[in-house]
Amino acid sequence: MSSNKNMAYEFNFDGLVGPTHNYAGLSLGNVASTSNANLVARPKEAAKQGLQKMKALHDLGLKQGVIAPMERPDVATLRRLGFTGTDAQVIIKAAKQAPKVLAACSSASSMWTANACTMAPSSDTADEKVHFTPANLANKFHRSIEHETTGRILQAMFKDENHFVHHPALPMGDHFGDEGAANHTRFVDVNSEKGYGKKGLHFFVYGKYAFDASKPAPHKFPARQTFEASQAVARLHMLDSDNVVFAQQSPNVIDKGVFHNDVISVGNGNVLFAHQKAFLNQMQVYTDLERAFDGEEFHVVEVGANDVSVEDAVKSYLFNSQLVTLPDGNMAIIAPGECESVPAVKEYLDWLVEQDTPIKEVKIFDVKQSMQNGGGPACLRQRIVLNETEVSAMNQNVIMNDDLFATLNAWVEKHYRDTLTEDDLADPSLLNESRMALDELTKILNLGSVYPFQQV
Ligand SMILES: NCCC[C@H](NC(=O)CCC(=O)O)C(=O)O
Repeated sequence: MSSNKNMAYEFNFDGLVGPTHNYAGLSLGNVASTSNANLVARPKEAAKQGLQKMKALHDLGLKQGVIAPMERPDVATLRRLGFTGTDAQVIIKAAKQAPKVLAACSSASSMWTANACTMAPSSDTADEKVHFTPANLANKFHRSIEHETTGRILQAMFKDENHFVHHPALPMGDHFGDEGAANHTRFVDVNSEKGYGKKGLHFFVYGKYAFDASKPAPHKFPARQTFEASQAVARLHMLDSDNVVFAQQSPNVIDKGVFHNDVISVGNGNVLFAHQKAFLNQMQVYTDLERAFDGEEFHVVEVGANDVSVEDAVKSYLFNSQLVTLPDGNMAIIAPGECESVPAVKEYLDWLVEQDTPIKEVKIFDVKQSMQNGGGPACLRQRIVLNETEVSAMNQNVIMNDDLFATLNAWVEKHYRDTLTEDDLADPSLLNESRMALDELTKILNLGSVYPFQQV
């Protein structure tokens, strides 16, 4: 039944930062989030920093797309929590009675689209369709309210049922805590004829076992992803078990602030770039990957703890870089500006590009507004592999190009505030501003009515 499978590409779909971007200290275990609580946020600057990164990757010749943000404050959730009256009254009451709950319902956290879902390309699935499972993000209340709208947005982007399968998020609760692609990497021999369209190897990393208390787990901070959740996603996506490797993150590094695997390792093509302390049974993980990888050579570029400490990795977000294959076949690291200000990391990167590895270049981006909430370049993107037929079948308005970049910049300029504090969240006009912006955005991106306020 396989149609003539054509060339496939890896897209980076970045989250557009929403108009309510703020610092509310909502994520225990995420050091930047808790230590920058109450900082004055700059939503307009945040959204523009994100757009600059998208445009730059597009200019490098990479495929780039954009994912729309959520409607925030989330009035529907506030109503479920007992706040009543008009939408404005709901916000005013919540601000007075439960300001922290209002802040949680106002977070622009959907910008980190690495956590939006896990996807599997049609080359890897038994039914030869592209599969998506939105992440339930069960561990953090402010993120657990994202998945329904995320699912609607993904369906509005990838509608054609002949090619795209959309699963609901896994059941809520700690046992099936799922954080999406922040804990999932697909390796593939990009030098093969089919490029990203060759059958790939799915690497699922979890923080703990939910149904086996005898297994090691972190003590101080939560493990957000469970083994059972990763297994469920692999099942839903109909992956061949020969093409799947599961690995447990080191509980010690979770306790040092590594709340997702993409804070301590990143992979692309035939390369795993990882810190020496990333995994439990690290050597076994390398052996499993090397054995399961279908291709000429699998490279592990390991960063020693003596060169870069776990603390410096968390501070700089070295591993939250994007590792991309440029059109000339070389790989580049798309790193956050903070990598330049942590001396050990800067020194390491200067040294790395001189070595005989596939990684030849480092490109630095300023995403500081997102970084201050614990989101680096890799958190801001969801990787989606599509062949040419699937690219033609998807919503074309979400693909980045010079026109869309200009349109979205003007849209941000028109609708976003320069600054936002937690106190500003009590202002009901923020909701109206946000809805007006999103209503316009759904037209720009041709999404239809994906937001609750558009469905009444
Ligand atoms: N992949 C990066 C995710 C960062 C995100 N931060 C936040 O939600 C912080 C929001 C705040 O504290 O205002 C998180 O921890 O899930």
